[in-house]
Amino acid sequence: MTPPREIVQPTGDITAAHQFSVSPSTFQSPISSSSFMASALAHRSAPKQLKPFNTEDIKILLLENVNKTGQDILKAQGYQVEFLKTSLPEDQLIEKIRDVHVIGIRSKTKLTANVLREAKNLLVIGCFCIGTNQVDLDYAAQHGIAVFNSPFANSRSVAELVIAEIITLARQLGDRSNEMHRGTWNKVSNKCWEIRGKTLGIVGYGHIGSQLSVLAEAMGMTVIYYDVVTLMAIGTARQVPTLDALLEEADFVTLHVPETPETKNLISNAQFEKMKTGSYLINASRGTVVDIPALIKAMRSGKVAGAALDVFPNEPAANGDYFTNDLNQWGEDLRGLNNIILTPHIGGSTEEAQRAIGVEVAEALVRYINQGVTTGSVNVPEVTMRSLTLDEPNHARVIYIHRNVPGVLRKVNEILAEHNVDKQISDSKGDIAYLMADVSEVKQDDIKNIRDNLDSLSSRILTRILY
Ligand SMILES: NC(=O)c1ccc[n+]([C@@H]2O[C@H](COP(=O)([O-])OP(=O)(O)OC[C@H]3O[C@@H](n4cnc5c(N)ncnc54)[C@H](O)[C@@H]3O)[C@@H](O)[C@H]2O)c1
Ligand SMILES: O=C(O)CC[C@@H](O)C(=O)O
Repeated sequence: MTPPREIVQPTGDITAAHQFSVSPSTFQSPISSSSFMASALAHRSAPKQLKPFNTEDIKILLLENVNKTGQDILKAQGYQVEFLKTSLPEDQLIEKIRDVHVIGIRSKTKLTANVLREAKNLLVIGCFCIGTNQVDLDYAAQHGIAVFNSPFANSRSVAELVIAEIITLARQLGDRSNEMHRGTWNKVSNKCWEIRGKTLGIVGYGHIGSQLSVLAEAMGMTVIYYDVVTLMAIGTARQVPTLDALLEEADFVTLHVPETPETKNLISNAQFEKMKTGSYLINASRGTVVDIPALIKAMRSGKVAGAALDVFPNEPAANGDYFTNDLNQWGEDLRGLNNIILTPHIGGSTEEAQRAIGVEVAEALVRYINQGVTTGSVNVPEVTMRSLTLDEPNHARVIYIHRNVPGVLRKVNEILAEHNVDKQISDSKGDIAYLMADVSEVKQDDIKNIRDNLDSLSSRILTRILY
């Protein structure tokens, strides 16, 4: 069994907070501007901002150029925000993560068990993207670290990129453009096609796949899709029963599955064999989904007439001249192929998507830090509860993340029984459970006792008390 974590919070530790002589209602106030106080007085039942400690004690590390919208929301809370444009190699990441309560990343930063083991103060991870495969979600949950992402704010951007790529491949636009850049006029129509009437095969009919389905039909394409789940077809799209059935019928195959052990090399030699001669492959999902040496072989043989790759098994941590054989051993071979579009993982990289993701994830982080609400978390139970209000100055919110074993609720309620529990909610996900309870009329000493008693339970992973 994993030992419970001790969160070390500079002055934010509840024990330290307990030593403050201020009343909880003074201590919890996040914004001390007179306008805030005036409006709070005018609306006594406005939601109360809960804080476990002074906001400026919350340290946040944002990597990978997280959008300014997200930074601004976090800074407005008074948190200490450190911002870096790139991701960090493991040794530097470990050094930095030791100190922070929150980390914000995109797809490049690998938060493995090895890294998270050092993150003694970490409460929450924000993935400012869709994919969460870069985080060891299970390790995080087992240690009471919630993980949030943005499940669909960049879906439209990816779908639009794929539409552009379908036409670009069908018309060999990349090659023609490269030739013109080299001064060569090469006017050809051989093996250049309209996309109207062609069949698009979508593998993975989730947020992106289904959005793409709509756009492709509007362009006159026939859409078929394969998914491990039976899903409602949009428009006149048709679900096919197997991946092979899709590969045999599609003129364009596009991949929109997550990175999982099952999707590793989902498209390899056997699948290229099944594809129609002269068909096209697009991968804007994850680099591990396509066996690249097999793709190179299929393109050289003419089986595959073109490909667009936005994602790669190894991607550099920063922008620069890194797309070489040092990064991926087949890099040069790939670059030497005709009619192949290579892009640096920009499927979701539009102003619209990045701004929306910044807001969505930063707001989820603030809700979690300030109120303990886990709605939208991908690895811990989703729990929400009506906010405490300014009419309830001496209430405290108890959050107890624990192992989902028999008898815990009885023990927790024995501890809380001395107080009036206003409201309480509990839910579990696998072997992790999340309990939230609002207790009324508690004094600083009561808060310390509740925390000490909960901490002493063997089921405890993490206790937080917000007030
Ligand atoms: N290139 C980019 O910038 C970019 C941007 C966003 C997302 N992505 C990637 O795209 C992936 C898909 O995104 P989404 O939002 O559509 O995800 P989603 O979860 O909404 O949909 C994924 C679909 O794939 C299906 N699926 C899972 N395993 C499968 C398998 N083995 N075979 C067939 N179907 C399978 C699921 O049932 C689901 O319907 C993400 O996981 C992410 O890795 C890339
Ligand atoms: O912005 C990124 O780094 C990742 C984009 C995309 O792959 C996602 O998972 O949302």
